[in-house]
Amino acid sequence: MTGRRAEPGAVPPPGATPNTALTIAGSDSGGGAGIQADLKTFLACGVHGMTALTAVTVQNSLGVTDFLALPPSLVAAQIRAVAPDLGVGAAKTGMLASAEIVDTVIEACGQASIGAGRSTPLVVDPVAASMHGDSLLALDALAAVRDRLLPIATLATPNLDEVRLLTGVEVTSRAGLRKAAEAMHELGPSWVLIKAGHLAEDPECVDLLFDGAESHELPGPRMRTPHTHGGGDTLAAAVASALSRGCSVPEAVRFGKRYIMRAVAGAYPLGAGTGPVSAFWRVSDDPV
Ligand SMILES: Nc1ncnc2c1ncn2[C@@H]1O[C@H](COP(=O)(O)OP(=O)(O)OP(=O)(O)O)[C@@H](O)[C@H]1O
Ligand SMILES: Cc1ncc(COP(=O)(O)O)c(N)n1
Repeated sequence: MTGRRAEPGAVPPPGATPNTALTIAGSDSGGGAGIQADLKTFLACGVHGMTALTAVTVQNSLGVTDFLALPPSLVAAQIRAVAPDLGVGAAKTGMLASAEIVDTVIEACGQASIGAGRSTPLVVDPVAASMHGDSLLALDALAAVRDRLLPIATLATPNLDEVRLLTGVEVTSRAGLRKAAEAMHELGPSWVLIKAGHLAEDPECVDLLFDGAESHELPGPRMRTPHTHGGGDTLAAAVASALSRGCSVPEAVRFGKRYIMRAVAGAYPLGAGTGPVSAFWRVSDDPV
């Protein structure tokens, strides 16, 4: 980890080397999710973002119509290129596409000392499908994520669909979040953040952080917007940004929750379908 700043989110002074974060994820041609969301979030959080691209998706506000997974060796090479040279303060995974990519990423993370109990914390967002239901992960890759990737995660950030796919636990109300967190924690991550965005009937959006013993609620209002594309990526990237600056997991998750609430509050319509959460709220309106 490179240095520590008390205020996660502060812009680094001109010329100062910022903290760094790496996203290992797919590209969203529509710019709302995937590495595009992650890079916007890293910038907005004052962190230098780096990417290991796993797949190219053909995607817009209506969904994903196609994708091409990159060769696993190329994914690993990207991680190996940036880790020793630029330094990785924190890493996050998103769309990993195939079991081969999952296993190669695990190996490359080990070599780069990325993962729970190692020098660089790892946030695993176990992305299985887009918000429109399009698959972003091969069926056999789900087992690789569950059995081999989650055990090296510092923090796992599943949504409720991913909880069901990975553990079989069905959550239909806020009361079920703790059981989901316990089932997810049994899969091996040090911390679990269960995202409650899909509990549409709940007037609030209360995510749950769990370390295997204690759970902490992350409260927030549920905003009346359909435009939440990229919300999960944005939250995980904001958490990774705070981790890269030396925050503890609870501090980083609280920062991430504050960040995503502002991003959802500013979400905007774009295209005929679902618009993205916003990174603009962090952009200065000083004229160039
Ligand atoms: N309408 C909303 N109002 C406020 N916060 C929301 C809303 N929808 C989602 N969130 C928050 O956004 C974050 C992402 O939650 P969600 O459960 O939607 O994850 P996700 O399904 O992985 O996201 P996505 O698929 O949209 O990228 C969580 O912190 C959640 O509480
Ligand atoms: C490349 C990529 N990564 C992740 C998502 C998930 O985001 P969402 O659930 O908002 O569709 C996505 N659609 N595309």
